[in-house]
Amino acid sequence: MGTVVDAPAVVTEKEVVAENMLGDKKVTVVFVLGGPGSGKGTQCSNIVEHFGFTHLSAGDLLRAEIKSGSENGTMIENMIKEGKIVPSEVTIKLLQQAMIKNENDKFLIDGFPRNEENRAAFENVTKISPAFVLFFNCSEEEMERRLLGRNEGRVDDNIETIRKRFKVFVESSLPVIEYYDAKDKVKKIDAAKPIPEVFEDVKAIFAPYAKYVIIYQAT
Ligand SMILES: Nc1ncnc2c1ncn2[C@@H]1O[C@H](COP(=O)(O)OP(=O)(O)O)[C@@H](O)[C@H]1O
Ligand SMILES: O=c1ccn([C@@H]2O[C@H](COP(=O)(O)OP(=O)(O)O)[C@@H](O)[C@H]2O)c(=O)[nH]1
Repeated sequence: MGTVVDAPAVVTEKEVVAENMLGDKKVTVVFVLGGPGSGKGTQCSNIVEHFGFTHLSAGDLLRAEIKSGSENGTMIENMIKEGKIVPSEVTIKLLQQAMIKNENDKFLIDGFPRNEENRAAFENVTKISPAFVLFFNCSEEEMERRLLGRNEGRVDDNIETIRKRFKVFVESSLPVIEYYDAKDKVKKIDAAKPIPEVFEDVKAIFAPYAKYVIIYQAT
């Protein structure tokens, strides 16, 4: 029979720096990065289910802001239609608010930071540096196929905007991944494989963050 006990604290010294302040709140943050359609959102749902993180998709927060009729809504919508990166202060405010509002202290920040300015501004404003960066690596051919098949009615999932998003990813977002890679913080995943296989690789990375450890006792 299995006994469920609390997982031991297995955070390494290197990762302790990730527990920074958000007001009075200490949080652990993982940035989930990768090209459009690489499977970030899909795998984040799996991580939430198995490892007790809260998923904050920067894109979803921006789309919710458009829907809420906020004064920034039109500007955000126009930028998303063009595949451009929304000004840092707008996105950072939404992420900060979401982290403060949520009781959890472990967050997956999906699709942010998208450029060096996003990254530097986030670190300056929140004083949070990520425990690590999960990077989903996938070819443009495969990502294009996935985006064209996504079928969620998104204004940016058309071939013209997709090509712009790929260009922005290569020119602006890859340097962020390189920045963290130089700090040995990037965990790169082969995202071209089928969803369950990608999650096997993701699981190995998140094992230290397991919600429970199940101990099987021989009887
Ligand atoms: N490993 C995979 N293999 C095939 N299709 C996938 C895979 N991961 C995600 N998808 C599909 O591709 C599309 C884009 O995935 P999504 O998670 O929304 O990507 P992102 O958040 O990186 O833009 C979705 O329709 C999703 O169901
Ligand atoms: O931090 C962010 C996240 C998203 N976006 C905008 O939202 C779009 C969709 O991003 P999302 O992460 O939802 O989807 P992806 O392109 O990764 O599939 C991007 O192309 C940008 O226009 C942004 O400006 N800043």
